[in-house]
Amino acid sequence: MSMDGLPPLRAVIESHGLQAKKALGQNFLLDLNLTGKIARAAGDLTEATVIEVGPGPGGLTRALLFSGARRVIAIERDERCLEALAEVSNHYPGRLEVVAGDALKTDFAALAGAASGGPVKIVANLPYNIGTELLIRWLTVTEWPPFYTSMTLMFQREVAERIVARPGSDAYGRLGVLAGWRTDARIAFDVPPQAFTPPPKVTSSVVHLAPRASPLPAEVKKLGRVTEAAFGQRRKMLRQSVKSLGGEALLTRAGIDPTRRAETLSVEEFVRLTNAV
Ligand SMILES: C[S@@+](CC[C@H](N)C(=O)[O-])C[C@H]1O[C@@H](n2cnc3c(N)ncnc32)[C@H](O)[C@@H]1O
Repeated sequence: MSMDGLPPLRAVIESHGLQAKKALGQNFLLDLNLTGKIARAAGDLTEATVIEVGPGPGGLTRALLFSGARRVIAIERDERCLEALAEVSNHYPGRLEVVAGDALKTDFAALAGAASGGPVKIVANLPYNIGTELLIRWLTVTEWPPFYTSMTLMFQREVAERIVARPGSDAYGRLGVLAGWRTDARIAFDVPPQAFTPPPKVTSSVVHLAPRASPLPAEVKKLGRVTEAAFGQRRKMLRQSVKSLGGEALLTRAGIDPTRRAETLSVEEFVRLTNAV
């Protein structure tokens, strides 16, 4: 038995035949000390409903529940994992709801809305193939403050660096502008490849994002268009890269030197540019 009274994860994986599938981005965490550390990075969970994407055999799910999460709603696409997750659910009666389905087709705001009271926190060891897309969806929700009070997410280190990137760095791009605009994002800690089964090729990082109470006002779709154009040609001067949106005249209206490049603009300047479109 593990410290939570459930069988060790290796035994769970063996008894349910859960060999990892690459196509589903399956790199499992089997060490409850590490999954406990991720749960702690999400802060106090005792009043919280946690939304977890991709529980797999349930390593992180178990840590969240063991850490005292009031409730966990976990969305898993791989039906092979459902039996193992049902065992976790039985061990913590009334606290784990497993949704069998595709996170990309899930209405997270509706899920959160159905959760009765308390903060909603998103915590996940995300499948790498859909991690960035999910994060962008969560960062660009129309309603602000959003349905969640924090996000604690595992990414490849290179993606984590893009999320927390500041102007002037090579990693700074659309993701850094969106994350910096709406959240306070930081890398909590790195996780080496050998912590996963099977090990991925690269180091991973856990990123913690806390929504800003009042981000600078901007229309999210427009900001998306501006950053797409600006970083689409990141080596070019802005007067060239944002030509289709108004070029030099637009930049002058926003008070931004048209000879600058996208990677030098602060989030505040991107917002100004957006509002001038
Ligand atoms: C990196 S593994 C993490 C597993 C587990 N949480 C852990 O930490 O050991 C990603 C998980 O996401 C699941 N997954 C992949 N694509 C998904 C999707 N579109 N919707 C929901 N779950 C998905 C995979 O089946 C897998 O269980």
